[in-house]
Amino acid sequence: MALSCGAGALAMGGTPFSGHALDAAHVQRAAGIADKSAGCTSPHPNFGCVIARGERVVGEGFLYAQGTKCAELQAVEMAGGELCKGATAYLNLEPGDCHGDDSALSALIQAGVSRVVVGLRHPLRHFRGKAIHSLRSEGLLVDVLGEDMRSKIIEDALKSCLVVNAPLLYRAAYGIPYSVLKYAMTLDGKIASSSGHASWISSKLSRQRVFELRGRSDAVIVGGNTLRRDDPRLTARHGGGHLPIRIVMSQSLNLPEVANLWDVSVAHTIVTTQRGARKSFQKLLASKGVEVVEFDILNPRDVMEYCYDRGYLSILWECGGGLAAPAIASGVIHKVCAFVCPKIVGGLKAPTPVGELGMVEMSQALNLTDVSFEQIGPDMLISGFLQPIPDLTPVIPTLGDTSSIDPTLNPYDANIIFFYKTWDPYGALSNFSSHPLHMPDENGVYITWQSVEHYYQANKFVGVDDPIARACVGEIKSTGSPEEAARIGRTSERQHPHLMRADWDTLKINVMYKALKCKFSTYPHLKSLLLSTVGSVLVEASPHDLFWGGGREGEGLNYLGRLLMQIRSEFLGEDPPPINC
Ligand SMILES: NC(=O)C1=CN([C@@H]2O[C@H](COP(=O)(O)OP(=O)(O)OC[C@H]3O[C@@H](n4cnc5c(N)ncnc54)[C@H](OP(=O)(O)O)[C@@H]3O)[C@@H](O)[C@H]2O)C=CC1
Ligand SMILES: Nc1c(N[C@@H]2O[C@H](COP(=O)(O)O)[C@@H](O)[C@H]2O)[nH]c(=O)[nH]c1=O
Repeated sequence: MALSCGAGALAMGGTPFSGHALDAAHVQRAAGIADKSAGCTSPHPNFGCVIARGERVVGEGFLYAQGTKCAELQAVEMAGGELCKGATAYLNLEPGDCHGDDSALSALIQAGVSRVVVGLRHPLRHFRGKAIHSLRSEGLLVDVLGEDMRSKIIEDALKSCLVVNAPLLYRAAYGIPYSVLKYAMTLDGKIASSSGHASWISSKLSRQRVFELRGRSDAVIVGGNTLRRDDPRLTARHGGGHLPIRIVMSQSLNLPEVANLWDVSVAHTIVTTQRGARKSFQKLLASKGVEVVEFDILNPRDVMEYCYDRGYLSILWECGGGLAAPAIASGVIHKVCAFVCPKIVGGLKAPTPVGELGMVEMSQALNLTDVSFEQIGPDMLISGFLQPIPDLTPVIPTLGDTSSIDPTLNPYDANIIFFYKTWDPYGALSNFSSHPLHMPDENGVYITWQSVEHYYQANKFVGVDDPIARACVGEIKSTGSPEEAARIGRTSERQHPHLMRADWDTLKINVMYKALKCKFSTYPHLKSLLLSTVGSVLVEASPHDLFWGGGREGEGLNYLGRLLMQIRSEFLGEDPPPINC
């Protein structure tokens, strides 16, 4: 429910809220607006903030993507100065003070908010409790749902906070991304006719909903047979917005040479397969820009662990029963969304949504929880959880648990420090950390780039005399999010390789060096972080980037780690090791 005039009364139908009911309603509203950016914030959480005086909502906002204005600041700005004084701020999730970015907390403190109600503590251990502690030490009253407030209404509000960040919670608890298995079946339980034909079982309205589900996911998975049979596109055809990566799991790699998923100008495609399978076909895929990742034994759990390493939060499985069964059996599926359609197709051999699970008695059946039913046109969408959303709130940390760097990681014991995602310990070493840089352009004019990633991606096209190249640089410059900058740069590279700077391969290390040197010279706390790693080898733990990262098994060249170590040596006044050693 968006506010158009900057203020709104929450109670409907003239019944005023009070006490817990009022707090619960405002927190639910914060969770509701946080959900507006689902899919766009990934791999970061969905944050919403509502500022209220009693029932009256005076300001609200949600985080669009990492690097964009935080929800709390938007809410404060919407409310304006006076209305915030003595007001209560409602947050669905505790802010994660990433690498010294305290804009969320300082917005609330400086605006004079006197009380903060937090739905959930941050699920990541090194953030959990830190912002709550800071707010309390500034004299604000902080209430956490389920800890400082308990009742049935509060439980419901807490549930909304869990649901809106379910992908992050599953990821944090289980070390794999959140997975939803979605399928459309006839009333007699078939996902295709006996010939394998499946388009379409569900109605147009239901398929629109599938596009939304895809838009909320980091990746969509199908098996090799679905690719052979359906030649799917797996895009979210809602114009603009987030497009998931497409993943195919195929053991045989017996796949067609021409397929919609091989058109990577639309979205990136990864084919996962068995080590050594059809090497010549792997080469063909690579020549089309499709990434091939080999596994010793291809199975859903290993693929999910790989997706976790790549930083994915949520996966939509759109496979048939042959792959859905091992995915369920190996415990990687958390939620099921079944579109049940009023059609009967029959056929003893017609495929069904889930293959062999080895169960012999009905008592062995898996029971879904939190089941919901929604009618969509003529179809019924039945959804439920196979594994409950993990609530991490009961794990209250000690203060020592909340240092910004994982206390279990001593750089002097661990000879190698791996870094990759910004929220991890040492995440500030990542190019995606939101630290703006002021760098001169080719004419010596200083320009602000929101992160190293922005500067690096834009430089692929800087100075190229072409309107598309200029538009790409402009788009990267104006986006707040490093993920978005990377997406624009990589998509433009795939779609217009001829527009890239001709000498890019020889230039790129120097471009990266300049941006990193600027970043670590500009921010003293980042320089200290880098210097604190002395004695350790720095490795960017990217499983897929074999140039800048270290790769899955150390096969990557790790140029990012090498540049950081070079800059570290320069700060220490040492002779840096040659970068090509
Ligand atoms: N109505 C709906 O919602 C949907 C309907 N369908 C329909 O279902 C049918 C396809 O079903 P199905 O063959 O089950 O689907 P999938 O192709 O999605 O899954 C099976 C395939 O997955 C690959 N695979 C990779 N790893 C494994 C593993 N560890 N265990 C098992 N398989 C693995 C294999 O590919 P490979 O053989 O290449 O090695 C295997 O053939 C088609 O008719 C399609 O139209 C499909 C999706 C959704
Ligand atoms: N047949 C069927 C579905 N099938 C799924 O959708 C994929 C096709 O996606 P796309 O090519 O992007 O339209 C297909 O391969 C399979 O995974 N989905 C549904 O919601 N309803 C349907 O009736």
